[in-house]
Amino acid sequence: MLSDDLFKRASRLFPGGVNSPVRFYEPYPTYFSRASGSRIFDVEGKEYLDFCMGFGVNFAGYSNTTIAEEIMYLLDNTIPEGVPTENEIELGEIIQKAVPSIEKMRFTNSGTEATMHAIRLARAFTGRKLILKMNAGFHGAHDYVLVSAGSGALNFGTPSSPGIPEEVAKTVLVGDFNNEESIRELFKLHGKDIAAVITEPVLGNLGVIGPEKGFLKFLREITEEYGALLIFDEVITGFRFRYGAYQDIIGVKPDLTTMGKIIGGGMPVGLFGGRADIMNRISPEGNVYQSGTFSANPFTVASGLATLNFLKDKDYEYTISLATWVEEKLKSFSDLGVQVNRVYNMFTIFFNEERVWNYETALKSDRKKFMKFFNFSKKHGIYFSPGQFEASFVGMAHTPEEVEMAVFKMVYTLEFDMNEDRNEREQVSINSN
Ligand SMILES: Cc1ncc(COP(=O)(O)O)c(C=O)c1O
Ligand SMILES: NCC(=O)CCC(=O)O
Repeated sequence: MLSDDLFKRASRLFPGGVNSPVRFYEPYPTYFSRASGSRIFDVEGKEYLDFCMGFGVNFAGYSNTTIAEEIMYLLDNTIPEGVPTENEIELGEIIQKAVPSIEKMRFTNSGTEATMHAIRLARAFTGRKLILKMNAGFHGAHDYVLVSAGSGALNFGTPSSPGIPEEVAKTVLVGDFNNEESIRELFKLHGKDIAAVITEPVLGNLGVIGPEKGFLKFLREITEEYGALLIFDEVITGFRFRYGAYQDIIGVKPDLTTMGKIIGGGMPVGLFGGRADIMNRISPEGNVYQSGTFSANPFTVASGLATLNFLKDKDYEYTISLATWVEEKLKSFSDLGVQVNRVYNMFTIFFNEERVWNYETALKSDRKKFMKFFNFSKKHGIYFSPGQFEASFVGMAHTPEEVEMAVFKMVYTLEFDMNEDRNEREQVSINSN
């Protein structure tokens, strides 16, 4: 079975042959059939070291037998959907303990749902309409947040999607991450109508961009000053850098937090939670409606519990040191023409001459070059998230040996595969000798 054949079949079913745009790249995406540890296997049996890891889902590694056994154990008396269970309480308690700002929570089926409900709740709680998000911040694919969005929305040239009523789009203000002035201006103009600021505390969907010193604290202060809520979207960062949230590393406490990805251990998941007085507005305790047939379904809950139990006493430093090594090694070659942005164990290789620290500098990156790098790396058996504006991840299953080999191949790709002029020059000099 070949990927181009599958692409033809898939294209008759799915727009672009895929079920999410970020999975598509020219001329057609490679189709996969299996995964184990840090590796994924395509339909032709070729093996790749994976730095995409399901866009950050599979932090504990694929086909982890300890986790699989616990899932089976937890599912032994499979409980039907649509009823409350003890396991969901246990998973909630683990998260509540690890993230103190989450006093109360609700599970959802995706990060998209989580941010949608958190935003509705913030509007209801404050009685205000406007939301302030960051340019190229990505919070899923619903109407409130597909305005100047990042990830595939930016990559495919539709950061603000058609189909969203103008009336809705107008309720979304867009500021710039790491630019206090842009946020202050918006508050000066609209402060009393802003229900919430929503941001990823570390941007992952414009590529990885960490907060400049003081920026998140500034967001906390200005939201408090104007009586708006602060929502941290930790769908990517939750349980990734430590057993808990990024907010407790930087010491900035949001009112609401959203999570997803890792906490479902590979099953569809999302969560929104935060201050009890705000969460108590959710139905049936309050009057803000939110529901879901599959919310906290037994499979997700079992998978999430097994994963968080597995990660409980794991050494997060291990993953961080491997990612640091990737960064330092690539930086030691000064003429590779790339910027390596790393925050703990996630990173992006930007094809950019300048330091990438905000929207403007990120947009100067050469997306075509990135895809060239992606394709060469794939040939060498390394799989990155397919897009300049995505994050790559080091997880618990990556080994020092395979990361070392991968870095060697990355340097080779950047030095030789990418550099056709140099290849030609060398070819000429070899031929003339
Ligand atoms: C920061 C962030 N928020 C929300 C989402 C949406 O999550 P999901 O794809 O599970 O709907 C994503 C990922 O797509 C994300 O990266
Ligand atoms: N950063 C964007 C995503 O994580 C989306 C994943 C997907 O839709 O497959």
